[in-house]
Amino acid sequence: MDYFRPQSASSAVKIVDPSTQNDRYPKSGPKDSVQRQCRNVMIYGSCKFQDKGCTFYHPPSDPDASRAEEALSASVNINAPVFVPKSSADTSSPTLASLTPSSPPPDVSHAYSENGTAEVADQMQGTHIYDDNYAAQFDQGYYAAQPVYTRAPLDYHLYSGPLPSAFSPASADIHFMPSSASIRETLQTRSELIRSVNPSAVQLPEELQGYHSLSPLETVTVTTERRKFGNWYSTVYKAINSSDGGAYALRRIESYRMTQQSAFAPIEAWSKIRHPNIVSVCEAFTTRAFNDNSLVVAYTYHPNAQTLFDVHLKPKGTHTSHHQHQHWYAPGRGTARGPNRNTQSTGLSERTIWSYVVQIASAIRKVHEAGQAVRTIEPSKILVTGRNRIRIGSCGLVDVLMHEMNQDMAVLQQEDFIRFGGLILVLCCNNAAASAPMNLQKSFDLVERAYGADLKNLIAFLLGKASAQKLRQLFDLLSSRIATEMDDALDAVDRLEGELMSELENARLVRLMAKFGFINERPEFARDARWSETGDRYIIKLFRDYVFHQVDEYGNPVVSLSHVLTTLNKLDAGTDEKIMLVARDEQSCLVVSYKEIKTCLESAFSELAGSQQTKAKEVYRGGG
Ligand SMILES: Nc1ncnc2c1ncn2[C@@H]1O[C@H](COP(=O)(O)OP(=O)(O)OP(=O)(O)O)[C@@H](O)[C@H]1O
Repeated sequence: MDYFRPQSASSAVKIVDPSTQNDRYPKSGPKDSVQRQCRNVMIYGSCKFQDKGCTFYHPPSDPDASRAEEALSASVNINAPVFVPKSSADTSSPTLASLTPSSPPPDVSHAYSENGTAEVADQMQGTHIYDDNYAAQFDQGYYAAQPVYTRAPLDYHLYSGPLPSAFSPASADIHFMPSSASIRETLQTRSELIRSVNPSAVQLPEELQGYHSLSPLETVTVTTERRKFGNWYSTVYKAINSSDGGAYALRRIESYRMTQQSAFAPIEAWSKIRHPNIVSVCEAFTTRAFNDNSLVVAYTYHPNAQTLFDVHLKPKGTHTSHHQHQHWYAPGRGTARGPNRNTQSTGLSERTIWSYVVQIASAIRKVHEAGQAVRTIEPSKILVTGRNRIRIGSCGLVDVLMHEMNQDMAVLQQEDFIRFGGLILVLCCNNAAASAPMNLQKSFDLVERAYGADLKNLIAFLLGKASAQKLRQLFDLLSSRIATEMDDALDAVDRLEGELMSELENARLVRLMAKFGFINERPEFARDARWSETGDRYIIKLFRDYVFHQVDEYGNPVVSLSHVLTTLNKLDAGTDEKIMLVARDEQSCLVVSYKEIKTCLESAFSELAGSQQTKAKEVYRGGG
């Protein structure tokens, strides 16, 4: 780690602990108190108790040595004053002096006893354990007391890592969460997709009922088959809402002519349904912006979502429409089997299937309890929005399109269960045609062989006869699976909290950088063109160089993010650690603690911020 300027050209000297530099002090000897040098001498220069019972080594005062030291510093022309900031703004970091108890327990003294621990003594260095109060207790068995470890308060500012978990290491995937590295990649991709625009976004309206920047969510070319929603041609766009700046998914139904306003009633009901396994419905409107009569329903946008069909059923490596591919496929527990192994998606694991089952069942319950029917339980309308997370999409649309048919809601709800059973069958068999009547027997056999009787019984129950109690019975069947699902969901929450923990400290570093930006190189302030270069601000400028502009021995920039993070963390904490700041011309240097630099930064920033507030008040008074 090279953070230094060439010594030859600099007047700066390395700052070291005097005890390691000065040969006058004997090296720490054996644990014999007579050999060990008295700390009062090291810290204060002398010991009041030298001839009054202190058994430690007291070196004879040597006037020649101190003269030699003075001569040395004069000969190298060291200009390293210890900086004292002009203002004494309070910093949040506790001072070591303030941590020293006013009447320390006698046991602390054992730090230097013969049979005490040198480690404890080392930890206590600098906490004035040899001050007069302590020394006053010498006669009361000071050296003989039992050791008690005094815990120093944790300087929590310097710790920001996630909590390590032996049971769920961040590098491992868990049911609802990928590894720590993948989750970052996933979130980056989503963030990028929210801003990206599909290149095929041509000839789209610039503005649509308060939405702009429309971009199709599927690549449409002249060769691709036009997508249909039932009997209607349909396209999904991502668009930005002007009022809240958020991204939404707009599903457009082409050539739809609305006959009565009441067709929108289901949308109103759906917009009140919020559930983690349902893509929320926001609003619906008709428009002529596409040069036809279109119906548009706005949904929550889930970046990088893919349909269940695309994820599990679509043959890999083909770009043709999925409707053309309906290969028969033998399922397996997490592995692909059967003739189309090389082109088809791999079979779903039983855990994933049960997870999907519980999520869809939960969504159905919410919708039925709200007096609606889902109606879109099919692979091409259910979105996979995260690891093993699914959401039923396109809700409410069928209700608008079929409004005039006035169908019985109880019948529609029973149909939900049948669609649900069909969907599980399709996913288990990895074949979109698995639920077709002529394939049913074969599909059931496959499910039983590959996944067990529980799943087969569940599908049979869902496809079986209608009952008003079906929802309750379904949840009775699922009770143990729901418990597993909840355990996994809570594990994911724990993992996410761990991830959040590691990001918690980011904001304070950004705040610091922002303050540097406000102060450094400011052209003029308070009619002083050199404001940013003088006074406390000079220290800030030198510190900025120390953090960002160091060079190695060959003059190459030292670009080390860890150096930046470490130094900024220490600055934010305002530690007592001292560093040496060197001017660019290397003619002068300052020894200054992070705490003092923090004080400078705070004072310069409040000067700027304060003047802004004063100005605002003046303007306000003038206006009033
Ligand atoms: N709310 C949404 N958020 C993000 N992406 C979505 C959303 N709704 C749909 N999509 C994406 O838009 C694309 C098109 O959706 P669509 O429902 O038309 O799927 P499809 O596979 O084309 O089905 P179909 O064959 O019935 O047209 C899919 O890739 C889907 O992932």
